[in-house]
Amino acid sequence: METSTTSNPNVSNYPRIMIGLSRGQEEPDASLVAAEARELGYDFIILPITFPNYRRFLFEQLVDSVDIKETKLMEEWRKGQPFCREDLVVKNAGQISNWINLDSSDHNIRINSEVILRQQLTWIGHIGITAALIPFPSDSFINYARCINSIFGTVPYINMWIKIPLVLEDETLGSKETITWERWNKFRTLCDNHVRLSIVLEVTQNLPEDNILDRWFAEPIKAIFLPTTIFLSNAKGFPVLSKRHQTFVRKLIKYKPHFVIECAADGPNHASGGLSAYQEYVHHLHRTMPELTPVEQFALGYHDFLQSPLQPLMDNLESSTYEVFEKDSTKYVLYEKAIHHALLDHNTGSEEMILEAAEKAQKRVRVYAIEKNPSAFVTLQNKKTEIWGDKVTIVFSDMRLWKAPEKADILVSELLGSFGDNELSPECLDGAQKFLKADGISIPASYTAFISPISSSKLHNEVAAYKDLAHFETPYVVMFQSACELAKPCQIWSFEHPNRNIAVDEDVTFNVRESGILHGIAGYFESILYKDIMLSIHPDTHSIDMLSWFPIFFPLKIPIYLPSNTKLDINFWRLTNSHKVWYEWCVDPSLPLGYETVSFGPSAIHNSLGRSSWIGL
Ligand SMILES: C[S@@+](CC[C@H](N)C(=O)[O-])C[C@H]1O[C@@H](n2cnc3c(N)ncnc32)[C@H](O)[C@@H]1O
Repeated sequence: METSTTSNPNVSNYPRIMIGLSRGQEEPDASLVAAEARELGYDFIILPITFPNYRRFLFEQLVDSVDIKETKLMEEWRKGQPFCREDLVVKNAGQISNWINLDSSDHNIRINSEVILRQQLTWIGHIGITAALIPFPSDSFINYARCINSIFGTVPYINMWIKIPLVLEDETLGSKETITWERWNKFRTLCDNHVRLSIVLEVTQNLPEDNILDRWFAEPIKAIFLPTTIFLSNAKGFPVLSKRHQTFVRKLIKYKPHFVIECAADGPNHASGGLSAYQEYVHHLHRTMPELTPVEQFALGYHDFLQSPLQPLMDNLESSTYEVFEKDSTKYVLYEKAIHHALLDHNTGSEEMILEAAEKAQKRVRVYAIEKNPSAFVTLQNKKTEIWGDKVTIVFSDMRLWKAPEKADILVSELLGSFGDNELSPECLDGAQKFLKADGISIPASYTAFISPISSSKLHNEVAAYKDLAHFETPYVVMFQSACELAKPCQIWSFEHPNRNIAVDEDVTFNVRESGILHGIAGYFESILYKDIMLSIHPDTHSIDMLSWFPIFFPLKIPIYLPSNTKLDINFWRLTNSHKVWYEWCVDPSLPLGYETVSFGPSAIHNSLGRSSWIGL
């Protein structure tokens, strides 16, 4: 089993949301505005760093010649020009002036803009504000990206939150719906996916299609801007959001961003409720979130948290891990149902679920419980003494080596991992098969692994933080949250028992409809326990309320940009030698060009020879 086997790192129900206020450029006194915002029920404010008059600096002729790279101005700046106190709105907090133009055709403006940007960000860094709001890139932004990238190197600790509208209302070229994501993607790529570069998403009046909206969930969103202009008025004149906006905002709440109400300097746009009505409405959406399902409740705090898959064969599990397993009644109910039906179907006869199923089926059974973990075997001894008595024979052995006194009609096992076979159920059951009768039944009867391409800059950054190759060639058990599936899962292989038939399709092709960044491969499984009794973590067929398994994630060392309509081949191999099993994987994207599809560069084959990750036999 593959789920949360460590103590929950960050448990909380839908956490309290922080709602801030942003009121444009003309702010006379930051502390007055802050006090007013607090009175209106807001948690924080966003203010420009400087007054509009500071813009004069943009047009100062400080450059002697456009050919001179090392300008006088830059020299001045390096000497450390302080701000004039009167220029600063925020003597203690901020937002970069949106009039700076780092890609202006005017060399002076470009240079001055860079100096202003550095000066503002240095100030923000100095006063300990950890994030600065930076403007959305215009259609040319290479120099802007260079400046931001270099500032990451010179202003330690500063985080940059780039403001991105969901839809560009006045765009004339290309698809309006995808252009802002494409621009963000290019910008962050130029900045080498810097971990201190995040997004402030501005919700617009028009919303893109759902699959385009979903793509944002794979991105590092820190805050959501809700301009007062996108609110409708209800019958009493109070601000409310349209149904589609409500659904999107509710979905966003699960990601715990800060919300910011963006209001024009001349006040609220709605007749009733004043400025506080907007934050009250967002709090209302938060309070009326649908109840968490048991799986969602269980998964709180584990979202996007990387865990190493269990190795129950090679390692001996701890008692706390078994306790986590036992919380999932759904799994045991499904197993009991499968055993019940198998007993009813079978002419003749391990643990509680078998006894209960046998009782229900009114069958006399002889049960052998086999366990190779010496400490878990003590628990079995306790159970035998206190509960089972003669009904169960307990055996301390590896099932692959046990010499059974008689052959069984039904062999029940639970050796499944998030990828189905990754806890070596096939190898163990292969070894145990010798003590199953020729017409015997195996529960589970089969299990199938599925994969899908996924985008998640968050998971990529988590893996990259380890700073070594091995971590990019290791699968992780993880409950996805900041992730977006780029195509629906497809099956790659199935194991059937007792005959151990294997159906393998190591090369699977996906059609990626919308452009996106491929960060890795998600893995799931479905298992047929007996006849129509199925156990699944596949997103489309997930067993209701089952907690035992989170998905598995196979990272890619280098993220790959996939344009829309990419044909993506994913190759997966399950390989083995005398002492271990391991997976290798690679991807090969291509685009249709005329009658052919032309590859634009495969990834490396990951985890060659199981050099970084493997499962011990
Ligand atoms: C995933 S746990 C399931 C435990 C329990 N059946 C349940 O569902 O809560 C798998 C158990 O099988 C044991 N196991 C794994 N491989 C085995 C083998 N080859 N022989 C005997 N026991 C094995 C492990 O020690 C572990 O206790």
